[in-house]
Amino acid sequence: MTSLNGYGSSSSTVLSQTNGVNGHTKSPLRTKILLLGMRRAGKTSIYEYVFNDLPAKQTFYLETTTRVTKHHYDTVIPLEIWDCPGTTTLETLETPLTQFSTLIFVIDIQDLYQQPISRLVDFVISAYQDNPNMNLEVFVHKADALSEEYKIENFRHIQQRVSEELLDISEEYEQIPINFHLTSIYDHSAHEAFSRVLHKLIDSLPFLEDMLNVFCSNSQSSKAFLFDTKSRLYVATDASPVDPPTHSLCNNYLQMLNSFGPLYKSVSASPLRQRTISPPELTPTSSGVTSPTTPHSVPTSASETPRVPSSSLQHTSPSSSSQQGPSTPLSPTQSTPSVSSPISSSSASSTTPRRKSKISFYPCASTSLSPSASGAGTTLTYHLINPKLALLALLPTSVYESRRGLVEYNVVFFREGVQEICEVEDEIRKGGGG
Ligand SMILES: Nc1nc2c(ncn2[C@@H]2O[C@H](COP(=O)(O)OP(=O)(O)OP(=O)(O)O)[C@@H](O)[C@H]2O)c(=O)[nH]1
Repeated sequence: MTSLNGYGSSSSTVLSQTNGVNGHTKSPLRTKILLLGMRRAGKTSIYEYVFNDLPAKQTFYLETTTRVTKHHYDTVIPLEIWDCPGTTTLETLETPLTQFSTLIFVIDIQDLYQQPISRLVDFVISAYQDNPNMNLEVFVHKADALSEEYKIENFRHIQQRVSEELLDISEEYEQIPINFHLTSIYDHSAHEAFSRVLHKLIDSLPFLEDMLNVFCSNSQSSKAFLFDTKSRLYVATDASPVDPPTHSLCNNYLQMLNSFGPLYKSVSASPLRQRTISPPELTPTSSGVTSPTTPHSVPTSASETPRVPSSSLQHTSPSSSSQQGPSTPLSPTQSTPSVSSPISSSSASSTTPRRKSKISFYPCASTSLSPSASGAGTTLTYHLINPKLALLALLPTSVYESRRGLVEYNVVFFREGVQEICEVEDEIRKGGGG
């Protein structure tokens, strides 16, 4: 696995920390994001839709924001998102821009642009002077409200106007890097844009991406995303380009699993299992449609592949010399007689030597996207990685059906790596490292 040496030491991210009430409990260092824009631009809608899964149509009933609202959200990194009233200016913000890692300015694509663009330019110049490392993002929002042609035209027009206004003030300002995103809460563009914003804030991103690349090449996966399960933002993906239909497909599948998860919670499950299980256990039926199964269902015939019980993965104490099993992920083309069938919980535990004793439950699911008798289609797989993150990957159905054990085996390594990164991230944020 990639070395974590030096990780966290070169952070350009601005962090804030507040001590607990009694001064003993340290809350984690939070990365602050400033959400700005004119009245009714859609700031609160974006926040509620992305982070609280508020249905797009219900944003119609949101009340006007009258004072700065600070929202905490914990994913790979802990975030603090400041939703500001539409009237907020540099003078009324009352907090220096140096406190923030990212500024997101929301512009309604249908709005008269003069006022929002002047406000944006004020913030951009001030951010550039006070905090040149700040990420400057513009969401040209409500893209759904215009036809394809007008949408692109207006999007370009806004970018051009911002650049001209900056140039009018000084040639130096024209070079300020600003990222523009076309967004809407009526498709997955808001999720995609916010994911891209998040990537710039995660110091461990290169490590996560490396692990996804290794997973893809060893499992013959054409695309893999590491999603934050609740917000459905992808915190990392492999090196292949993200195409919006694939992203939407994964996003919809995750949403479906999230909404069905609570229905399948077992009353008899142990408290530990209840805490970590969220989505249902699903396996593809012969028709290619997913259906729930019991977590530890036993195959009824030799030809039926059992569900891989990574769910009962047990992390064992470190460095026992008696531990068995290969120490690196494997590619489906490698000859691996010891893992050619799906690995059992006991063999999974023997491949996880680094962690302290800890039992967790990791549901997985899959669905066949284009069922075909010859197994030539694609399968979308889901594996919970930790209580907050899930791996979604596209695999050739033939690989998934014939080498499922090997895929699961690689997931175990991927999970180990991600959990280790998250632990390091936690330690740094809580003041134990960096
Ligand atoms: N068509 C469309 N409407 C949207 C979209 N996002 C938000 N809206 C609507 O825009 C209106 C204003 O949204 P808010 O989220 O309250 O806007 P705000 O920027 O927080 O407004 P203030 O609190 O006044 O600053 C609501 O009626 C939303 O339903 C979108 O992507 N497309």
